[in-house]
Amino acid sequence: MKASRTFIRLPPLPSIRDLIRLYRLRALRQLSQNFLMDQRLTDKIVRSAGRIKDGQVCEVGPGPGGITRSILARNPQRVVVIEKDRRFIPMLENPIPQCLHSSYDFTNMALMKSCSIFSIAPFLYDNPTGHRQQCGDFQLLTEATNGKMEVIIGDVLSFNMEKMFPEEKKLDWESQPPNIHLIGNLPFSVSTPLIIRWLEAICERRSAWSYGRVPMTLTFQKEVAERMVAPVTTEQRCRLSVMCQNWCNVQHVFTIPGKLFVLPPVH
Ligand SMILES: C[S@@+](CC[C@H](N)C(=O)[O-])C[C@H]1O[C@@H](n2cnc3c(N)ncnc32)[C@H](O)[C@@H]1O
Repeated sequence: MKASRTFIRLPPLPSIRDLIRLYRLRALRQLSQNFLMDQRLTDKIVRSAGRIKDGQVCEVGPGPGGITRSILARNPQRVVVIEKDRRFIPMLENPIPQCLHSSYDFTNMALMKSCSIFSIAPFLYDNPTGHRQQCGDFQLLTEATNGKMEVIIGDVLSFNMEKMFPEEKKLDWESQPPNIHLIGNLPFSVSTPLIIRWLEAICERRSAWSYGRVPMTLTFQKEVAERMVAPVTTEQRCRLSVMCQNWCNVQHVFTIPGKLFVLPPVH
């Protein structure tokens, strides 16, 4: 039997920067949108999630799809992306637009503060409690990349991943983590409430964690990141540090310089 390759070459695609320009996309400040355009960085983020080849990946907030491309290049079995903003659908489904417009001016780009990328893996031992949450509303829109990728338009904060992955991927909590990964560069206003909801789901072994100890690779604002890993007796130690460290092995993997976030101007 022929071994499957770890990396695949995606068909030639326009750069994320060109796509944003071609689709005339403006970042929405109310969704705190900013984009990572540097493929070396998106590759590094995905690499820090560990081995995803042949695995199931859920990316939250794909936006124009920079991280998504890096995920797909590592040859996972399936990628599901959850995006709140419908404007990204054509870019995610069909990265080659029908008609090309190139009138957008990128000279006035604003920069974000630096942030940190985190690897968070649920602990082996915990204290699950009972109740389950309702499924979030979602609409499965289409398949792309030969059925490997699915785009779901919805709000990740109310999304239940209980049925998202194949049953056969489920592993006992006490065994190795399943080959299922949650990856995302979400707005900071969303990532903190989301991690609190996900910690609750981890504690109750529901949603994605009904499949076992599913790891997360997420970005957080640097100050939040420092609190998440803060050891006892340090100044940053707070309720968030205790919650994260109680349920998960939290690692600060690296810091993304603010200049690598691109926020095109809003008109
Ligand atoms: C910071 S941007 C990152 C985009 C892209 N992943 C990147 O790194 O270039 C965050 C993305 O998350 C989406 N988003 C914001 N809130 C969301 C939510 N509650 N549920 C799902 N997606 C959300 C935004 O529309 C945006 O596309």
